[in-house]
Formats: sequence, structure tokens, C-alpha cells
Amino acid sequence: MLRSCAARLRTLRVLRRQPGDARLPGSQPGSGKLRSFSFEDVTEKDQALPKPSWSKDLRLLFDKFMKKCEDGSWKRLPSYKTSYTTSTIQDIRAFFSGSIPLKEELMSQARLFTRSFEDGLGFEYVMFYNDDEKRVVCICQGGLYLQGPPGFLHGGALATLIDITLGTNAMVAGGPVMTANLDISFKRPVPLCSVVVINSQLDKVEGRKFFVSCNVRSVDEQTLHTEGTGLFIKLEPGKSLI
Ligand SMILES: CCCCCCCC/C=C\CCCCCCCC(=O)SCCNC(=O)CCNC(=O)[C@H](O)C(C)(C)COP(=O)(O)OP(=O)(O)OC[C@H]1O[C@@H](n2cnc3c(N)ncnc32)[C@H](O)[C@@H]1OP(=O)(O)O
Repeated sequence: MLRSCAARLRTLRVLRRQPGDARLPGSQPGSGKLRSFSFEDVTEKDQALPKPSWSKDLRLLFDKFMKKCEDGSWKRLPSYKTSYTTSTIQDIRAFFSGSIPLKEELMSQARLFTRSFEDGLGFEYVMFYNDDEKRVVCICQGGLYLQGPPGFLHGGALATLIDITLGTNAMVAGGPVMTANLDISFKRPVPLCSVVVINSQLDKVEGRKFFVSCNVRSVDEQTLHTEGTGLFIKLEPGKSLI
């Protein structure tokens, strides 16, 4: 598994650096500094579409879910490198406008954490939503920079994927939310570079509180890696967060 992952990334020239080259992902060769990327370059490209860094398993699952989208029961959710800039989520900004603690200059460089790695080294994922069933499925592949125990995915990385899946489920149902509580049981470790499926379900809505649960399984569904529940609070427009 790890060998095929490394081979794929070498083809993409992501892993060609020599030992001792401490260049950061996203930095200019030789500069040692983080590249200042053009905002326009990164905002509009939908990241939740097949890339060369995706494994065969991820592609097969993607195709399977795209088939389910054909009758309209499931929808693929696009995903971008920043949280705010596309027209579809522009209105989210209204919920945060009085609370954003950074100046515009820095905000324009802020990126969504899960979309900040070079292709294939971090989080590769796509989410699909079923409105009737109030379900969100996230198919995901954790790359080599997400290691925790040797050869396995870091628990915090998996918690992140669970958070965004459950949060997205609450958000598509109710609008902008923030995570108030996450409860995760790690049952079997996830091999690095393997593909897992996070299956989430909106269980209950009480006023502004959205209760969501999920399980994380291997592609063949034989291994239950993790179970989790989350509480998400719908934000009130204009109410300061800080
Ligand atoms: C982030 C939004 C998305 C924008 C981006 C969109 C782009 C799309 C991309 C990707 C989608 C990903 C989707 C999101 C995934 C990522 C989410 C995160 O990483 S969030 C960061 C970590 N979370 C915090 O930092 C919260 C810190 N906490 C707070 O700010 C507040 O506590 C907040 C907003 C959660 C609630 O504060 P109040 O003042 O609005 O509401 P009160 O009155 O305190 O609570 C309302 C009710 O909820 C209960 N409640 C609140 N916290 C609770 C808790 N921890 N446990 C149990 N109940 C709790 C309370 O008891 C109350 O219940 P009663 O109405 O009285 O019955």
C-alpha cells in the first residue's frame, strides 16, 4: 500500500526531493520561503474531482457515487481551497463578518486546513449528500504527511475528516454551524494512503443544535475503523463569536 502510494507520488514529482532538502510544501525552489500564491489561482478550482494522486480505490468509489448522482438522489459537493470565496458560500461571510479576527490582507491568504497540502500528501476527499436521507458520505484518502503511528493515519487527521463530514452534514441541512462537541471512538487504525468511507447521518435537530453521527469503514466494509458523534450549533447572523 505505502509502496504504491510512494510510486504514484514520485510520478507526480512530489517525493523527488533529496534528504536534507527542507523545502516546505508550497514553497519556491531555493527560496526556503512559503510561496505567496495568487488568490485567484486557488479559489475557483474544485478540489473534489479526480486527480493523478488519487488511488484506484478512490477513483472507483468516486465513480460509484457519481452513478448514484445520476437520478438526483445524491449530490456531489464541490470543495475549494478557501472557506469563503466562491459564490455558493459567499453568504457564510455574513455570519462571521463581525467576528473575523484577521485583517483582510491575511484573510486573503488563509486556506481551508484540509486543502492546504500538495496533491496526494494530505487530505484527498470528496463528499456526497443525500437530502432525503440527511446523509453525507465522505470518501477519503489520507496521504504520507498525515502519519501518526508508523504507517498509520494520525488520529487527529481522522478526527478532522470526521469533523468536516459531520459539520458539512449539519451545514447543508441548516446553514453555517460550528462544532461544539465531537466524540470519537478509534477502534482499528487506518493504514496511511488507504481509502476509507465516512458515512454520516443527521440524527436530530433541536432548535440550533444539530446532532450528527458517523462510522468510518474500509473500502470493502469489512473493517470498522472508527465511530463518532458530533454536536454542531447553527450560528446566528450578526452575533459576535468572540
Ligand atoms: C466553521 C463554519 C464553516 C465555515 C466554512 C464553510 C466552508 C465550507 C467548508 C467546509 C465545511 C466544514 C464544516 C465545518 C467543519 C469545521 C468546523 C470547525 O472547525 S468549527 C471550530 C471549532 N469550534 C469552535 O471553535 C466553537 C467554539 N464555540 C463557540 O464558538 C460557541 O460555543 C458556539 C458558537 C458553538 C455556540 O455558542 P452560542 O453563543 O451561539 O450558543 P450557546 O447559547 O452557547 O449554545 C446554544 C445551545 O447549544 C448548547 N451547547 C453549546 N455548546 C455545547 C457543548 N459543547 N456541549 C453541549 N451543548 C452545547 C448550549 O447549551 C445551548 O443549548 P440550549 O439552547 O440552551 O438547549
